[in-house]
Amino acid sequence: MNLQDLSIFKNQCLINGQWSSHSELIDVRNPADGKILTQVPYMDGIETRLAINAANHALSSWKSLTAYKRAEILMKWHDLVVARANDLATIMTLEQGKPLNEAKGEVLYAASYIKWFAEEARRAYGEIIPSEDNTKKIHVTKEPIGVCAAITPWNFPAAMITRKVAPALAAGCTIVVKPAMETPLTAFALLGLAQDAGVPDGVINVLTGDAKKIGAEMTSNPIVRKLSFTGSTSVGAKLMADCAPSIKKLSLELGGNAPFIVFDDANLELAASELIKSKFRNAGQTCVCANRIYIQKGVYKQFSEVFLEKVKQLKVGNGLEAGTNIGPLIDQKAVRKVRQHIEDALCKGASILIGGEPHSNSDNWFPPTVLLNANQTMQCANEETFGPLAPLICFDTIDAAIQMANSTEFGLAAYMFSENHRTIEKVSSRLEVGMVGVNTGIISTAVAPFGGVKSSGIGREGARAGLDEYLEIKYVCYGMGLS
Ligand SMILES: NC(=O)c1ccc[n+]([C@@H]2O[C@H](COP(=O)([O-])OP(=O)(O)OC[C@H]3O[C@@H](n4cnc5c(N)ncnc54)[C@H](O)[C@@H]3O)[C@@H](O)[C@H]2O)c1
Ligand SMILES: O=C[C@H](O)CS(=O)(=O)O
Repeated sequence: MNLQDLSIFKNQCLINGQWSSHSELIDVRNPADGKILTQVPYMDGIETRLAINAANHALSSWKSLTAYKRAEILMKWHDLVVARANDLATIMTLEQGKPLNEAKGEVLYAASYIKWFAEEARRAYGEIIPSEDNTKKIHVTKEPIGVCAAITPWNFPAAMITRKVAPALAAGCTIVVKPAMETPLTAFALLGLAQDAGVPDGVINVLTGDAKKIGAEMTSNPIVRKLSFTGSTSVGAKLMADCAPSIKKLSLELGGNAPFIVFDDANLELAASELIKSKFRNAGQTCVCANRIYIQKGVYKQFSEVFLEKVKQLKVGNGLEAGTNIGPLIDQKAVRKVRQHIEDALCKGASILIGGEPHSNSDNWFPPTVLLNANQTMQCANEETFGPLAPLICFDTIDAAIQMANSTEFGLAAYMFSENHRTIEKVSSRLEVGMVGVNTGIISTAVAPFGGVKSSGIGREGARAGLDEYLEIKYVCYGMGLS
């Protein structure tokens, strides 16, 4: 592995400050060539319980630090992540496949969550409320919820971790993290830097292994008071049910299926450029990427032509190679899903404008593909494709566009392009989603509340809201004796 400092590379789990292996190991492969990068521990419920106990043991002293001290340690972590961004990006591209410039961007995005919550740590304000009875004083404070658990996906292996760990630590909580088996090395490297920054033993624990057994311990152990999950809706629903008996606080960042709506009065050059960014970031393996593209009939042909010229410029290749825009998908299962959505669409009347055929039948690349004459009956309009597929669907009226956009179970992100402020106001207010991009295809930032509605999840990450996810409100009523 071509790293500037090999010490950042770790392939062991972190429990109570100790990096440890296991009798069972599992391969970590490079999706670009299938080669084994290393092996990591395949742990289960037993080690998960040890990690939860370590987090519980570390809780009292961590939450007793002042918010300023916690913030100071978080900022040291932030500075180390930024200083090692190139090595972290290399590790991420090797295990996840995204182009190096995207990986570097994600590392800096991940670091921005650490900085944001280092600052927010000092603003966990309570309040004193005027009492209706002068024998009472009403004080409200915010306290850390306690031991937390986090389960994260492979598509953004750095940002999805700091979006949970940073607010948890800022609030005074401790945490046990289970990253995806496809991308554990980014997690180990990132959280190893937290240890270097002075995060005490047991405050952060990270383990890899049997997802079901690790998840079963996290959801059933009463010491865990909060679960934060990012991943598919189906897994999120199961974890939610498994947390019910112990009444845990939940954050669920789940699946998406973003509509991308281009109206007749849109700036077509802008809309096409923003669609390239939204659709093909991480080869389309992004929860907020444009999944279905609705174009008003007056500009359908013209927009398709403008968009096609931009798609032709995209370079498919190894993420480590300069100039690569689209790396490999994570695995063959992902490739099969894209092919399935294309075949289904062709059977239902769509045609291929560009792409359509996988790079080969053995590797994980898939070329950027655009479909003409797509419609609402197709799988690609109702399911998350999670690949470089852009189905172009024609619509007539504003109301028709809103109805189609709201027609799926998902409600994470949506995008609309119009130069008419009445259209913008009407459509953005009626879209059933947690986040709307108006005349932009990139909306993700640590300062804004990230999250969705319906089957896309519960709660928000980032912004002020992100800290509240790790805090509990305590109301203290002071009796002042007889009036
Ligand atoms: N809303 C968001 O912010 C957001 C961000 C990124 C990804 N996602 C979603 O995640 C999905 C893609 O990621 P994925 O394929 O890794 O999702 P996934 O649900 O298959 O896996 C996510 C995590 O859950 C773990 N997991 C799987 N089954 C489990 C179980 N039974 N018990 C405990 N843990 C279990 C996995 O090991 C992984 O760590 C997409 O649907 C995407 O939209 C959402
Ligand atoms: O997959 C969706 C993640 O949330 C990535 S990002 O926050 O949109 O960059």
